[in-house]
Amino acid sequence: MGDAVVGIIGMGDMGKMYARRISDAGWKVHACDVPEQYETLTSEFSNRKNVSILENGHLVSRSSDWIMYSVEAKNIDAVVRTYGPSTKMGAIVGGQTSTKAPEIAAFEKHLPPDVEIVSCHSLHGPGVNPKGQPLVIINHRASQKSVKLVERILSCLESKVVPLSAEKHDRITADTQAVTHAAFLSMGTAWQANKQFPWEIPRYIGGIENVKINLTLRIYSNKWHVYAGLAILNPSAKAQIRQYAESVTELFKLMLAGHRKELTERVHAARAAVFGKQRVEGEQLLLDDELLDRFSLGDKPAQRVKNNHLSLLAMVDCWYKLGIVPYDHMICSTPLFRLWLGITEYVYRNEELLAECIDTALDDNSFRADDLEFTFAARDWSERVSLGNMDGYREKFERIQNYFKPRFPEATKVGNEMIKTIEENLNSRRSQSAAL
Ligand SMILES: NC(=O)C1=CN([C@@H]2O[C@H](COP(=O)(O)OP(=O)(O)OC[C@H]3O[C@@H](n4cnc5c(N)ncnc54)[C@H](OP(=O)(O)O)[C@@H]3O)[C@@H](O)[C@H]2O)C=CC1
Ligand SMILES: O=C(O)C(=O)Cc1ccc(O)cc1
Repeated sequence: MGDAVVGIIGMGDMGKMYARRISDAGWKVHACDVPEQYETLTSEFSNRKNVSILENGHLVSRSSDWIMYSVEAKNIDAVVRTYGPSTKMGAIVGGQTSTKAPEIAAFEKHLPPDVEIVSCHSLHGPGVNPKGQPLVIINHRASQKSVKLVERILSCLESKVVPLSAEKHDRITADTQAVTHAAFLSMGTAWQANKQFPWEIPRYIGGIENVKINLTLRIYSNKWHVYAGLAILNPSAKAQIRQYAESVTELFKLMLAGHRKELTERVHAARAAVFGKQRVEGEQLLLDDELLDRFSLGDKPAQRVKNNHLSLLAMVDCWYKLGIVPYDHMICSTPLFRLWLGITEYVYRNEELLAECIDTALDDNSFRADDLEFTFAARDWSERVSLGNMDGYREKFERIQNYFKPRFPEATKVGNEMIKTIEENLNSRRSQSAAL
């Protein structure tokens, strides 16, 4: 391919995905993880002649032309402090962490001034095909020639390149990823607190409930540091997560007090702000019933069971209060965010379904215990994030992770299938409307 050598420091799930794809495209890759992983990685990559596993980041840094740090965001400062000064003269450095503020700060602090900085962020997990997914590329301190080189290296992913500044990246991902994760983390917490496995309860099976269950399990099957980093280290994320918790609490109070008029007006005001202007006659929804019903972890009940969808009402309320129009962020969104937006849209663009949510919220007491736990959960996640409490985040995340663990293999399979099918559906919808 090219003469440039690509360095990867951190061979976890994302680092390995990059190493495989970049080396398959013909580039030479020099990679390392922590020294204890040297033997295992060497044997894992022994059949790839383009990949050389080295013992540490000094050896990678001194021999590579674009070095990508793919380590935990919470470790980025320490890792760049250690290996940054060994960077080859005139090389380019970047990172794959999900939050750019600490990454860029570490680069500015520890890299020699002759080193250029071009960072990136693939907006999807390691198990998703990168083709067509957004790939943010950040030219922080580099010549056009160097940016082109990074783009050429990453073109093998066939992703959609989105050039952004680090600040803009962090603002968008706070609006999209961080607050979406807060909702799913809270759902899992509430189910665990009520000792439920939602796929075993008829009212939680079918339609949009499938999306909630599959995505919650998907998040809990991943590593805690990915979500903690996104929420705690992103300077813009705390306010969004706090607003989500406030929206949950305020809506729940209106439900408990039976304030029909106030609740209805608030839900409708949020709908007008978030979905109102986008409505075009005959416009199709992102998701439909048949598609949603296909991906279930349990048996579908004969009749759909009503739900007040507090988690969705609070999401739209939160966007409304913060002046966020989620469609503006589609260009820089993850599959999870698109599915989450898809199910909120599904409820809010169906007059009858939204009215049913409001009625259920006010008249049906059978959800009170779930909603109470959900409200506690949203507030507690927000509190841990606001306090910057990494250990507290980890402890809670891993406790709930253990509770759901036995179902991860099946949930991952169903979740991957769901994301693939729904994404294909969205893509063909997009190309149809582009052709009109
Ligand atoms: N997983 C995802 O869905 C996505 C993650 N990201 C971001 O990508 C980055 C990597 O994530 P992911 O691959 O999932 O996480 P992993 O935990 O799988 O990978 C991180 C790797 O970096 C290693 N590491 C830590 N310190 C050093 C060091 N000093 N030298 C060499 N290697 C080191 C870790 O080793 P050890 O475990 O021993 O600490 C670990 O193997 C994160 O910043 C994450 O936010 C971005 C997009 C998607
Ligand atoms: O889609 C999501 O939000 C995920 O959970 C996967 C993920 C996690 C971290 C990232 O930086 C990008 C994607």
